[in-house]
Amino acid sequence: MKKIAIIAHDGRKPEMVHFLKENEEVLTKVALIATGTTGTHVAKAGYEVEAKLSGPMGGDAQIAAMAAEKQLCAVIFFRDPLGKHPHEPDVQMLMRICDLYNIPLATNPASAGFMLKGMAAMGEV
Ligand SMILES: O=C(CO)COP(=O)(O)O
Repeated sequence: MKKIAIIAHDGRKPEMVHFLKENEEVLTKVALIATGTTGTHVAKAGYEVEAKLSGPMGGDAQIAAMAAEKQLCAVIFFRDPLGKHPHEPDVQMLMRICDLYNIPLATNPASAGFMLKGMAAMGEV
């Protein structure tokens, strides 16, 4: 089963939960990986999810490691552009790793929606 990572900063978690509901058809066909608190929300929304550490505690770094090892087919990361984050270097590192290995990365619901539709249309998920 293909693996997709999903992460949301606190200010974007409600949008992330809404996104999960809107994209159930595709997202139930993949294995979801999430950072800690995001994972709790994903599970509450009814999905099976492998939760890593919370973002500030190294969860973004764990997901970046999976991306570097080519274990992920996409990363959905709803970042809060208005928030300050103590682990900003980890956030930058995750996005850099996605660029380095050409892993699809969507940082807002609009682009994530297009990304999933594109992947489904191409038979990727
Ligand atoms: O901080 C995050 C991403 O940088 C998200 O972490 P949580 O899912 O643990 O809130």
